[in-house]
Amino acid sequence: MIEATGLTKHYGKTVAVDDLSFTVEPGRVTGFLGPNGAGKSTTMRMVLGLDTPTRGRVTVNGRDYRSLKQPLRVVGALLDAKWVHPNRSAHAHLHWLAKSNGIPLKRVDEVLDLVGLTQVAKRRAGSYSLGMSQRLGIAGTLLGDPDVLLFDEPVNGLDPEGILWIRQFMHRLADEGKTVFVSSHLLSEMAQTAQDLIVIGRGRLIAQTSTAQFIKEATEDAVRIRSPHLDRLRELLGDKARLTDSATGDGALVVHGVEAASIGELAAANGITLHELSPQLGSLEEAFMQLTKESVEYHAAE
Ligand SMILES: Nc1ncnc2c1ncn2[C@@H]1O[C@H](COP(=O)(O)OP(=O)(O)OP(=O)(O)O)[C@@H](O)[C@H]1O
Repeated sequence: MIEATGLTKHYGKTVAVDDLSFTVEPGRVTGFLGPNGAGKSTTMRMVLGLDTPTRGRVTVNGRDYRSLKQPLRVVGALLDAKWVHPNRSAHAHLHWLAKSNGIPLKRVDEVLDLVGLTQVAKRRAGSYSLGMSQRLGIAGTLLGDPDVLLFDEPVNGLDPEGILWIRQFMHRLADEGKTVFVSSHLLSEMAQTAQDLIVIGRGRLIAQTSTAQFIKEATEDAVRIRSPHLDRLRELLGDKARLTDSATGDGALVVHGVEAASIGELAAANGITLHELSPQLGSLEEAFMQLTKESVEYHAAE
């Protein structure tokens, strides 16, 4: 578990983190979201004792990071996957990391296997793709089998396969009971990865909630329908709903104010064939932008 209380960081006149309090629970993937410059990296650095708070406190499993005797056994963190020496192999890198932290060397092969790098473990890390570098970085975080894992923008620049792999891997870690804290400025990605969200803007807490709740509050009920009997459906939905034609001009109907399940039941009860019945999350990104608008450091127009 990670607990921040009144966490604050000033760099000269810049307030990077401003009186931030939150809890990151074990057994879940928690997304740490905010626009560029919101203070995510600064917060993560304070969790890891790499930066000293101006005020407030953050603890990992109830302890200050700097007071941990064997930190790699408590917290694993991936802040920048490219910090590996390019001429070192994955195996040599992990070997060195394990040795300098008093971790049994047999653990190196175990973590290489966990992230699927066994076959290429002897190759120079400098020749790795970004996806492979991320896997190596993750292997490093797992060396001490820590309870708490921190990842700063782990999917940045990855292809869809790499993104999917990271997403599934994080879920696996959370299922094992670990605390998984992942920062991103991509809401749509986090909506698929994280069960809980901590949203910040200009260093301040905007929301701490489950992802499902965030989406529910952020999105208007809208359902896209396509059917060969659209006119009949329009009549049946009548005053219950607000109906608009799809802006994409594909003949779909967009229904506001009635849940997809109710529309499906209504259609079934009246023998109406549906070719599409899809709840729309399109406004999620918009809602996030709205929520964090005030707190975006540099607007595009500036
Ligand atoms: N070492 C530093 N010295 C001075 N200012 C800093 C330092 N580190 C961060 N800042 C400032 O603190 C604010 C928060 O930066 P931070 O990197 O924590 O944000 P972020 O949410 O991680 O952003 P991004 O998504 O762009 O990585 C920014 O205004 C940044 O310019």
